[in-house]
Amino acid sequence: MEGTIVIKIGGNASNQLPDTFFQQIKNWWDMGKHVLIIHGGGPQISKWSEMLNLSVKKIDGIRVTDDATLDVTKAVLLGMVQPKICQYLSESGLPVIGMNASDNHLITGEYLNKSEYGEVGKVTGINKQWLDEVLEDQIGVLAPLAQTSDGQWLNVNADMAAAKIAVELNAESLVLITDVPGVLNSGKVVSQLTETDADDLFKKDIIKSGMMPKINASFAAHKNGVDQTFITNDLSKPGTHFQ
Ligand SMILES: Nc1ncnc2c1ncn2[C@@H]1O[C@H](COP(=O)(O)OP(=O)(O)O)[C@@H](O)[C@H]1O
Ligand SMILES: CC(=O)N[C@@H](CCC(=O)OP(=O)(O)O)C(=O)O
Repeated sequence: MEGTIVIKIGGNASNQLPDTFFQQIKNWWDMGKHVLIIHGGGPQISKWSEMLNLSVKKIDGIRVTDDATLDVTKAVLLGMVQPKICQYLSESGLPVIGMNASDNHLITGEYLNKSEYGEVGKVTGINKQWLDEVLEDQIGVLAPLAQTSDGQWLNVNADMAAAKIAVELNAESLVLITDVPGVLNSGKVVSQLTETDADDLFKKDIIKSGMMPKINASFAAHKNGVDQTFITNDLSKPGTHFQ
């Protein structure tokens, strides 16, 4: 849909959203933009997993997810993180709706690599017609989970989910909001990133852990038609843009 902006909020960032975040969403809303927020919750899932004595393991920023961890992931994302973000947006006077994969077959997915990651998936499709309708008059808030065609829930990295959904929605922008001001190299924000530069930073181990899926997701979205793709910790600051 024309004028759609997809914003991904990382789990850490969701606990410390600045006033400028809500101000910018309001500005976009007043301009007639359609806004979909995909939220993470990785630190919260890790915290609750540890409290329940479940092992916490990530490979290149992707959580290895067994059945018990999947239950914790669903409970934390849909029971804690999402309602909090919806509450903040409602308190800012914005119309908001929280959604998940099972709403009208909203997000379908398939396993990423079951033997390596367990119950982890990638998004393969969305119910675009319904989502476009919802976003006509509300700001959507969506958790990064998917369901297979036979109803199995899958945990999806939120950056990868946001990128794929932005492409499927023909979004004009994808913003990844995290806890750092952009991709950092020697303490400075890299303002424009090409794939060649990113490969170099991967090889030098400057881009690692949670930043890896963000970079891959950002290039995937940009190459597939999302014009403006960037990473920042503050919507009023430029961060890192992808070329
Ligand atoms: N080159 C880099 N520049 C900035 N952050 C990086 C870089 N490489 C790794 N990181 C790490 O990536 C983290 C952001 O990823 P993550 O913790 O998964 O955030 P989120 O919860 O927002 O998805 C940063 O806090 C930082 O520790
Ligand atoms: C498969 C996978 O890694 N899923 C992520 C989903 C949440 C997420 O991505 O949260 P952040 O954006 O806060 O990191 C996880 O379990 O942590």
